[in-house]
Amino acid sequence: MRMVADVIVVGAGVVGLTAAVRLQERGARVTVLTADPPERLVSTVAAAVWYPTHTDADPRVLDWATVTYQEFRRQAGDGVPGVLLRRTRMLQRRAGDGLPWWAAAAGDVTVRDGTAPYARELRFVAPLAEMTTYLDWLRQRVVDGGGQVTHRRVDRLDDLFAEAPVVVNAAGLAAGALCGDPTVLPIRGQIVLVANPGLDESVRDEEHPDGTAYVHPRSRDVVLGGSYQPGRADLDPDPELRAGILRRCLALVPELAVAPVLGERIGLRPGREGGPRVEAENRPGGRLVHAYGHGGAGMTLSWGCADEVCALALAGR
Ligand SMILES: Cc1cc2nc3c(=O)[nH]c(=O)nc-3n(C[C@H](O)[C@H](O)[C@H](O)COP(=O)(O)OP(=O)(O)OC[C@H]3O[C@@H](n4cnc5c(N)ncnc54)[C@H](O)[C@@H]3O)c2cc1C
Repeated sequence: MRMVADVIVVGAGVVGLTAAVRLQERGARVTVLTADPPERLVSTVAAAVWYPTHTDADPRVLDWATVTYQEFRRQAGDGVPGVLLRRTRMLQRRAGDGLPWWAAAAGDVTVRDGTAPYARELRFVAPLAEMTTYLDWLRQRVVDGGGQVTHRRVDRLDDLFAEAPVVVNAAGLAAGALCGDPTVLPIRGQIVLVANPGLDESVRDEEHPDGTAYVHPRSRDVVLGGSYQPGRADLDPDPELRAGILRRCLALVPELAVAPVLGERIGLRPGREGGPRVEAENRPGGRLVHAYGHGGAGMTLSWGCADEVCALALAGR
């Protein structure tokens, strides 16, 4: 069969599409395959606020987070659809020594004294992506760059070497089964959407004893969260979780009391023991580049990982 692409990217979530865009910028002919329509992806469910949730203080993660932070700030300045910047107050119950490891990636982070029960608060600007709009924009970029985004389920990654010499495994939660990695696991998340009563500042309490609490105003609604449930894979709304999210978020931002509830969303984060896997593997038919296991930080690490995927995929070209 004639090779019609230089690279096939399996996955049209935020990880696959950002990689596809970077590959095209380097001159590669790219085809993206997706088993699911956009509305079914966890990338669409995501609150999609820059913050390296549940990631380790690993230099690679810091590097990916830094590159992504800078890219989203640039895109916000350029008016890319769906990209917003939010002043953020991160409330901390314990006054640590100095700034957390990820602060080096987040531009200007300042510390203020907190009011009980908070010991202090960190203030910084966080990019946020309204993912329905943003994923549309990414898909369009791939198409405008001469690529294709095709609805097709892949059973075996190695079969794709008949169509392209390089394959990127960006299949999210399904990536582990596709390449035999048993350490991939679902991490269930539930969020509540309410009308925006005029808020423009994000507030988060990652150390709340009843579960994380975050309030992220978008252009038309506000995302309230959250839940982080490793190993739980059902997509049924959990009324107890929803009540807890509303209770914690209203305590954080009392103005939300008048905001009508618009709905809720549930998604399965693609978790992985040891964190994201971004590495290349030489297979008998070609080069396989893995890019999966981003857990609760796929948006936060996306552009940094995309650069690395691109370098691995095109090495030696
Ligand atoms: C409630 C919630 C809130 C979140 N908030 C944030 C946040 O604030 N910040 C942040 O950074 N992250 C957040 N996340 C995490 C984020 O959603 C994920 O890390 C990210 O979306 C993972 O992207 P992905 O591209 O790897 O996976 P996905 O979006 O799942 O995309 C996987 C792609 O692979 C395709 N695929 C799978 N199997 C096959 C196959 N066999 N053949 C072909 N295609 C296949 C799918 O169809 C899809 O196109 C949140 C998640 C949840 C659930």
